[in-house]
Amino acid sequence: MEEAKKKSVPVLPWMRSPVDVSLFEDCPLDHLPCLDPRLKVALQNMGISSLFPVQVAVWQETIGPGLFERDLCINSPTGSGKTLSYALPIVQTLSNRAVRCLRALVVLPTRDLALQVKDVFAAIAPAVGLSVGLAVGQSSIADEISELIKRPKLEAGICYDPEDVLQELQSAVDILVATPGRLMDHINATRGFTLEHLCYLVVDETDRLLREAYQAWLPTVLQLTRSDNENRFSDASTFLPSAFGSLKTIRRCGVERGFKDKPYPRLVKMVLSATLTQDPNKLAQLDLHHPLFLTTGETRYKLPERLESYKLICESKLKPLYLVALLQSLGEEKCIVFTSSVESTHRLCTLLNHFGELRIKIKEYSGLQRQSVRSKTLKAFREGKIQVLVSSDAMTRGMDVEGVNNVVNYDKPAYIKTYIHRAGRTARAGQLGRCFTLLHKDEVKRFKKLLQKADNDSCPIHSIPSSLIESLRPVYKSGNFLALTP
Ligand SMILES: Nc1ncnc2c1ncn2[C@@H]1O[C@H](COP(=O)(O)OP(=O)(O)OP(=O)(O)O)[C@@H](O)[C@H]1O
Repeated sequence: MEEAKKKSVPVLPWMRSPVDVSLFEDCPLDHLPCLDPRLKVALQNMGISSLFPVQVAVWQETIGPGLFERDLCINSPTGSGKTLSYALPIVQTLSNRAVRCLRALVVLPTRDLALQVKDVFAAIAPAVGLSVGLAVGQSSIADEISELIKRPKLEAGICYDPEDVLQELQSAVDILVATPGRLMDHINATRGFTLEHLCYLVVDETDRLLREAYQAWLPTVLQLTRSDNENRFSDASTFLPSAFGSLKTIRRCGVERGFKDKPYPRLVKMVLSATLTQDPNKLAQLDLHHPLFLTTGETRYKLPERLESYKLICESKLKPLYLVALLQSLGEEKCIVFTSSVESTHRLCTLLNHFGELRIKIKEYSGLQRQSVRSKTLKAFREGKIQVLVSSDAMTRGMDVEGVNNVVNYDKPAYIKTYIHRAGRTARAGQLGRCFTLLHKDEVKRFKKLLQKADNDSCPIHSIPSSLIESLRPVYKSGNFLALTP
C-alpha cells in the first residue's frame, strides 16, 4: 500500500500542493455565497438542496474569492458531482452577459455523455436567460447548424450582399456541449461558427480525451482562442487548414488581473476526471494557465465512499453459472455487467437471455451497436424497463443512471482506472453501491495488488451456495451454451 502511495507523488510542482476537496463539506444552497436566486430555484427544481464538496471547492475558486483567476484541474471520484461543479459557476458568471455569443465550450468523448451534460446545463441555464447547444452528430449537420447559428431575417424580393449576410450570422447559443468530431466539423465548415468570444473551455473526462487526438481538436481550439500577441510569433497557417483563413477567431489582447499579455477575457480552462492524468507531457497539451489542482484526499485514486467491493472466486468455465446465480440473488435491482470486449458482451448477453431462471430484462450496450439502438436501450434502462445492461468499457465512462445498485466485473479489469470507472456507475451521489468481480483463484493476488492502488482495497469474498450452482448446471448442459460462453 505504502509503495503504491509513494509512486503517486506527482512530477509537476503545482500538483504537489493541491486543494484537498475532502476538507470541504456539503453546503446548503442558502449558505452558498453570491448564488443567483434564479439559479437557486433551478437547483431546487432539480431536487438539489445543498452542494457537494467538490462543487463547493470549485465555487470558491470560480465565483469567490477565486474569480476564475486560475485554470482548474479537478480530480474527484466518480459520482461526486463534477458536472455541476463546472456548470453552475459558468452559468452564474455568464448570466451577466449582454449579447449572445458562444462563450463556453464543454468537450466530452462520447455522444451519450455529451447529452447527459447538456441536460445538466439545460436545467439551470434558461433560468438566467442563457441558451445551451449540442454538437454531437445526433441530428443532421444542417439541423445542428440551424440550432447553433442565428440567421438574419431577410425580406423576400430584396437582393442582399452575401458578405453582409455572413457578417450578420450570430451564435444562437451561449454554451455549447460537443464531441470532438462534430466540433471540428463546425470549426471547419459552419459559417458564422466562431470561438472568438470563448471564455470557458471545459475538458471533461480529460484523460480519455487526451488519449486520442480526435482530428487535433485540442490544438485547433487552443490556436483559435489564442491572443494576437501569442499568435504574432507563431505561423498559424503551418498548422491550421486553409479554411481557417476566413475565420475571425484571433482574440484581442489585454491586461487582465495582473496577468500581463494574456488575452482579455482570458480563456479559462477547467479539466476534470475521476482518474486525472499526472503525466506532464499529456497535461502540457492543455497549455494551462497558472493551474490549480483540486483533488480528494492523499491517494491518487479514490473510490466512492459508500462503494462495497466483493470478489467471487470460481473456475473459469463456471463463470456464467456464477453470474446467473448472482443476478438471481440481486432480483430486480439495476445492474451493469462488464466484459472485456464487444464480442464477449454480445455472447454473454445472448447466453444470459437463454436462462429462463432469470426473470429480468437483460440487454446489450456496446460500441458495435448503432447509436439509435444504444440510446433506446439506455432510455429503457433509465426507466427501469431493463434491469441488467451487459456492456464493454468504452461506452460507460461517466454514465449517470439513477438507481444502479450493482456493478459486476464478469471479466477482471486490467487497470485500476478501469475498475474505478466501472465501479463508479454505482454508489453515485453518496448512495450505497456494490461492485462484484468474478475471479479465477490464480487471479486473486494480482487483483489485490490492483485494488491497493485505490484508497479502499477491502474486498471480501462473496460466496454463492454451491447448491445454487448445481441447480443451474442441467440448464447449462442441456442448452448449446458452451459455444456462447465468453
Ligand atoms: N449537489 C447535489 N445534490 C444532489 N445530487 C447531486 C448533486 N450534484 C450532483 N448530483 C447528482 O449526482 C450524480 C453524479 O453527478 P455527476 O454525473 O456530475 O458525477 P461525476 O463526478 O461527473 O461522475 P463521473 O466521474 O462518473 O462522470 C448525478 O445524478 C447528479 O444529478
